[in-house]
Amino acid sequence: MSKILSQKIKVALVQLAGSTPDKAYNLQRATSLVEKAVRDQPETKLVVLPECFNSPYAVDKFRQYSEVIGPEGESYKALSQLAQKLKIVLVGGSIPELEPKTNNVYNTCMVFNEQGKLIGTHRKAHLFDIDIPNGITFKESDTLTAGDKSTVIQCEYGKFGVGICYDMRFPELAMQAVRQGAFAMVYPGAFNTVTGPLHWKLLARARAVDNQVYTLLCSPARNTDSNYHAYGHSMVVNPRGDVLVEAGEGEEIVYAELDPAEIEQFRAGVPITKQRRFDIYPDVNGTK
Ligand SMILES: NC(=O)CC(=O)C(=O)O
Repeated sequence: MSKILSQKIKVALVQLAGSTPDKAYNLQRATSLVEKAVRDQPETKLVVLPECFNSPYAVDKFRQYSEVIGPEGESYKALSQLAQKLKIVLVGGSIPELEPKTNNVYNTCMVFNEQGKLIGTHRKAHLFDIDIPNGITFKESDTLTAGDKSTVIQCEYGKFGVGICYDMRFPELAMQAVRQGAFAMVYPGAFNTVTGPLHWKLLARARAVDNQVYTLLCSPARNTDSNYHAYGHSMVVNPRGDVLVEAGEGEEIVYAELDPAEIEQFRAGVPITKQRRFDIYPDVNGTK
């Protein structure tokens, strides 16, 4: 049986102090921290950046900062070159994407491989439209369009699913990626100081445990000068639900090792992946 993760891999989450109004600064900062991540731990194979790392996380700013995705795009170029130079898989957080045919703006993650090739994109599928009295109101759908597909990326080490932030609240997205053979769910995200303490870790552990995979959540660092205060606490959770590493609130790089044996052993001991009863929950579209 082939392994869903071909070897142990070291991953790095770059909890960046980007997302400022200065896009050039954000890109330059992202570049230097991704370089630092690999310089400090040269065996790192996969690096993750946060949601909206090169623009403010603000509904009225997404269009202004948006880019067409393609080799001419500023962020595309920077991330592609970085992945190629450092020989890493780079999950490029997310950027506001302008789709020129429709003029729609999406919140989109680009993923590059070790050759600098774009190997997949994910458009945030569940937009962050919430209203918590005395807490936080945010309505991405005022200016963003939701993506219309789930995303599984094939890289050198196997497959992983990608969701963006609010997407992690939807177990179905993770579940179907894992049923396609994903070894991890990777979520660039930007929870805030209201919802972060409530649900960030809970959801990271829940998605890991209900699918017996790794979850990787990468947040921006908290910046109290901005209108949106990101929670921070980037983390990696293993298939048993243990938090392997957790950042604080400031700018930080955290690392973890993903081990195929952890997935296999835990799945062998608690074999829920083979025990599902799609016959009694027919509204779930089971493939196994
Ligand atoms: N920012 C998001 O998309 C999601 C979030 O903050 C939350 O779900 O809480």
